[in-house]
Amino acid sequence: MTSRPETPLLDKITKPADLRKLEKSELRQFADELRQDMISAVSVTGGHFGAGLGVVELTTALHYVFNTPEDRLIWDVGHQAYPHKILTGRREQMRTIRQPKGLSPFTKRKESDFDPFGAGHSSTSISAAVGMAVANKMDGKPGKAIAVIGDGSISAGMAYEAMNNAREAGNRLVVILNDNDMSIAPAVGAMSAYLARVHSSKSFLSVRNWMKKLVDKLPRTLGDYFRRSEEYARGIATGGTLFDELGLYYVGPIDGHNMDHLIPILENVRDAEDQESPILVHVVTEKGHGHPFADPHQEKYHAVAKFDVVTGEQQKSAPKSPTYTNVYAEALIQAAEKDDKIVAITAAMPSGTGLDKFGKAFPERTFDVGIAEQHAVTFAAGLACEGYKPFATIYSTFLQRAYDQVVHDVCVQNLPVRFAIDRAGLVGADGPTHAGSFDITYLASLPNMVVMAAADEADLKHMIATAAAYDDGPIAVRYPRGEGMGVELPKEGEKLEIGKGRIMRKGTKVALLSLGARMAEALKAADELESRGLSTTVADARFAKPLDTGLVNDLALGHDLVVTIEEGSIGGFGSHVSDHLCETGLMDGPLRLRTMKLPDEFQEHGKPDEMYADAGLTADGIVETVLKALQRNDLSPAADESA
Ligand SMILES: Cc1ncc(C[n+]2csc(CCOP(=O)(O)OP(=O)(O)O)c2C)c(N)n1
Ligand SMILES: CC(=O)[C@@H](O)[C@H](O)COP(=O)(O)O
Ligand SMILES: [Mg+2]
Repeated sequence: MTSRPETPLLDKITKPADLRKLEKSELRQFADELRQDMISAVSVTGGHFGAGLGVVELTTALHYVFNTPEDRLIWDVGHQAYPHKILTGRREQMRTIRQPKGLSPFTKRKESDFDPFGAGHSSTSISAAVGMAVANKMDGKPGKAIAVIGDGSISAGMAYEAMNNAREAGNRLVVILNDNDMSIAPAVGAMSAYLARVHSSKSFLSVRNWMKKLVDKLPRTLGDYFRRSEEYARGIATGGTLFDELGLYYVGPIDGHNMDHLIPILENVRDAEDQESPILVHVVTEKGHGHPFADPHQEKYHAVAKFDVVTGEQQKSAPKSPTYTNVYAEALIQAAEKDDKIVAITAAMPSGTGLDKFGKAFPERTFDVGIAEQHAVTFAAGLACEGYKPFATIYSTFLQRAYDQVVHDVCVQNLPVRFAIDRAGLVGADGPTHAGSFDITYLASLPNMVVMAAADEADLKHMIATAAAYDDGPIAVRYPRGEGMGVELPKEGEKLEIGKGRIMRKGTKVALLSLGARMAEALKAADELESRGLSTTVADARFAKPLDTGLVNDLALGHDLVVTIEEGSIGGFGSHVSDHLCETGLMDGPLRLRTMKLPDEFQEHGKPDEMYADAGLTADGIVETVLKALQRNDLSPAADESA
């Protein structure tokens, strides 16, 4: 007779309180089940993969040892929080992650009490944890704040600003440094090298070693007692680290996949009441751990498409046209072949920005500065001071972090830094933290700045050629995530006249003035409007700044209605056009103006097409706006031309 298989432990655990009832000896099995569950969920949805697999044991141990959610557990970035979500009551919803109306790709306060701080951008966890720990201290509450930050994310300046201030939090603050020797790409820079040295110069900390280190901190009499013990005699010497110098009590390195080490050491950290300073626990893990196909050293497992759990094969649909990112890389390589002053900078996103390709062509002229957008921009400014032509290639959303550097270091000094802004507009599954909604608004408001937006991939090539040739000050070109429109690409980009748009088709009644990649929708809308008897001009502004005032005036004078269209927030291109028309008095007459833009709210993650439809930024939405503005809802596609 065969015995019935036992119910998996995971099925009995719906929250961390259930987990804490398990025997320590059961935690290994639990972690294995948790890993399998995460793999199964991501195989259905796709999403961030390697980082979550690497912290399965750590997630289990942290929730087992600490009293979450009263103890605040903060995951930096939040892309590794999939096992945390499964363990904190969201297991049933895991197959909705990153899907419209589904679970968020990152941690989110609204989603769970176990997510005390929302994220998506990196390197915020220690600051938030210091804030929470200090609040607890001031309120006399016992709770701890635990920040889990990766070796990549700890390279950002913000993490050091937080550590510099961490003593305020005392022992209520615990920092877990999750060191897997990878960012999205292989980790770079001196901090990464330092961590590797710490890791290789010390053997993994066992409970016995930990005891020795703790004993050194104890009052003399108590310490002497322990020092005589055999445990102490067998312990290894642990030296000071950079973190000790910064005032965090360093513990580690610890094998982050060994539950027998993790649990007792974290228990000691939790109970180290004599320890007055914050504690930093250095945990060494492997990205993609425990999955047969997720090679920890290959960044392609950072995030994956849906895949077959048996073969590991990912379901990627064949691209119809080249991505904007690839067109950018190709255009920049072409420009750099002719101009040896062109250099390129990425902040930890070489493959995402296409600079991995540029790096292959020009290794000496490519700089990955790590997650350090602020430094990337001022570094570019320094290069520009010395006659180089830096392309600071940064996603729209991450450039937000370097705004003061853009203003103070670049624009005020009018330095010719080129900003290649990838992922401009909505990005879809990564949601509001990653949407590139604001760059037109925040860049076009700056004196000296030139802001271009590509309507399609061919125009992107022209804009890169334009940026390469432009040496009079800062210049930015924005382009969306994903594939281009499928238009024919010129062999080489041509330099555009700064501040000049173009007419795509000519009409007399309605003018659609598009900036950027909604052009295809504007053209479709024009067809539809023509079929309803409304003669429609479509213009491509190309530049948000300087505004092509000649073009705007012509459109205003020659049409009843001007509609601006952009993939950006309020305060952007439409506001500049509106300002101009008001200031010149062109709005004082019968002209009507409508500005189509993203809604003034953070749109939840979803599919970009649906999100643009929700925002009204589709052909249908444009037609609707026009008919409403002209109060001509009576016009049907077959209506009279003379209307
Ligand atoms: C400010 C900012 N810049 C860039 C990114 C893109 N990004 C997301 S995860 C990641 C790598 C983080 O590496 P690490 O902290 O070591 O975590 P791991 O993925 O290795 O677990 C990067 C660069 C980001 N989220 N935020
Ligand atoms: C978590 C994070 O910030 C990145 O992993 C991001 O999700 C990458 O986005 P792309 O897929 O658009 O490169
Ligand atoms: Mg890492």
